[in-house]
Amino acid sequence: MKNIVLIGPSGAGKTSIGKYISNILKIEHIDTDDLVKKQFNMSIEKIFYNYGEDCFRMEEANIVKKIADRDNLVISTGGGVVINKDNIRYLRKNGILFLLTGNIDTLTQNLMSSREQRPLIGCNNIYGNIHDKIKNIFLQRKDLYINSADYFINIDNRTIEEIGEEIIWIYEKY
Ligand SMILES: Nc1ncnc2c1ncn2[C@@H]1O[C@H](COP(=O)(O)OP(=O)(O)O)[C@@H](O)[C@H]1O
Ligand SMILES: O=C(O)C1=C[C@@H](OP(=O)(O)O)[C@@H](O)[C@H](O)C1
Ligand SMILES: [Mg+2]
Repeated sequence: MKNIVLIGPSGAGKTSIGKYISNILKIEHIDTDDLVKKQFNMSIEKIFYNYGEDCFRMEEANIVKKIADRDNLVISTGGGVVINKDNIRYLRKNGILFLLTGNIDTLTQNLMSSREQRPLIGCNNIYGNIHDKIKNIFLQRKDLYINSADYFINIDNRTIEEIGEEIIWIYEKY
C-alpha cells in the first residue's frame, strides 16, 4: 500500500494523527522531525539555535528522500516540508498527501501547550503574537500546501480520532 503522508502547518495535528492512524492500521509511523532530532541527537529548537534553519532543512530533505522510497508507512512531516519542491516530489512517488488544514485560531489553540518546541513559533510570547506568527507563516506557505495536497482534511472542531478516521476511510477506498 502507498504511504499516508500528512502535511500542513504546525499545530494541525500531523504528529498526533499520524500516531493514531498507525495504531489503528498497525502500520509503521515515521515523524520526520523525530528522525532529524535523532540524527543531531538534540531537540529541534537546539538544532535551530546551534546550526540554523538551513541546516535543519538540509537534514529534513535527506530524511524525506530516504523514507519516500519505502511503502506502507504513515509519515508525519514537519510544517515546512513543502518549502522544498523536491521533498514533495519524493513524497508523492509512493504516497498520498493529506493536507490538514483549519482556522488560525484552531492552530493557535493546539500550539498553546507545545509552542516552546517550535522555534519558528517561539516561546515567551503573548497569545496575540503567536497567533500573528502562525498566520504569517501560514499565508507564506498557503499556495505550497494547496498545490502539494491530494486531499484536504478539515481539522476545525474535530477530535484527533475523527480526523484520523476520515483519512483512514479515504485511504482504504484508494
Ligand atoms: N484535533 C485536535 N484536537 C485537540 N487537540 C489537538 C488536535 N490535533 C492536535 N492537537 C494537539 O495540538 C498539539 C499539536 O499537535 P501536533 O500533533 O504536534 O501537530 P503538528 O505535528 O501538526 O505540529 C498537541 O498538543 C496535540 O495534542
Ligand atoms: O513549520 C515549520 O517550519 C516547522 C514545523 C515543525 O514541525 P510541526 O509542523 O510538527 O510543528 C518542525 O519541523 C520545525 O519546528 C519547523
Ligand atoms: Mg509534528
